[in-house]
Amino acid sequence: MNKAYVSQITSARIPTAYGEFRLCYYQNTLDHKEHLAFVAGNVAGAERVLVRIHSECFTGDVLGSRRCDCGEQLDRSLEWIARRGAGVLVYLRQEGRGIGLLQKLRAYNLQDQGYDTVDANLLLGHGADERDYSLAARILEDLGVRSVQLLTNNPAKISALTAEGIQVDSRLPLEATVNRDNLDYLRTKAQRMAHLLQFKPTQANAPFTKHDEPEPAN
Ligand SMILES: Nc1nc2c(ncn2[C@@H]2O[C@H](COP(=O)(O)OP(=O)(O)OP(=O)(O)O)[C@@H](O)[C@H]2O)c(=O)[nH]1
Ligand SMILES: [Zn+2]
Repeated sequence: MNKAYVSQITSARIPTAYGEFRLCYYQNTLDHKEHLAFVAGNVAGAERVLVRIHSECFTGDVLGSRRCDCGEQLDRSLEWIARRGAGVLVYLRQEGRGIGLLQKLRAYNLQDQGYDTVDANLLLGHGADERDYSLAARILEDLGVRSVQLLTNNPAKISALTAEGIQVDSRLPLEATVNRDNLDYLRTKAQRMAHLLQFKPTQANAPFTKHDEPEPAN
């Protein structure tokens, strides 16, 4: 496959509840989607940059759905990056692990009939996870990031980025609240998608466990 290219078209200052970021808008040669980087501080030429590669989840990120952990992971990542004073959240428009919102909603209906998140995708004729991380790698390169501390529970994300030439120095876990609505989803991610989740099913109704903020890079 030909290597994809990205170019930053513009960026703008975005003050948030956590601190100030710049939203960088990218175009690319692979698809027509608006992939974004939300950047705090100076990351050009930096090593061990705190990075979150976040896949779009309209239901979790915007609507606060409790079916998944995305919204909380997004908030926590921004909080930690702002507190560190530098870092990047790459926002990839790969809704529904790449199958799009329409198919994700259909997958949710299948899950309400008893199928898990993997089988629901397969029944709809999709792969379990159709995401691609090449554009995330190109965006990190464009920003001049030299190596990353990656906020994720997903080992496939680490291997994909590494295969794309990004040096991943360490992984920082990003576990969210376990509740009645996301328990089966999180269990499936741990059991069928090899996500590194520490939760115990008996914690189903336990309040959010606050995880330690990552140590500064230096
Ligand atoms: N197809 C499908 N996509 C889902 C479902 N629940 C969440 N998603 C999508 O999954 C993506 C997030 O992926 P996750 O597997 O939750 O997490 P991850 O990004 O692989 O791993 P982390 O870095 O640990 O968050 C987003 O694009 C969501 O829209 C679901 O039940 N079915
Ligand atoms: Zn989600």
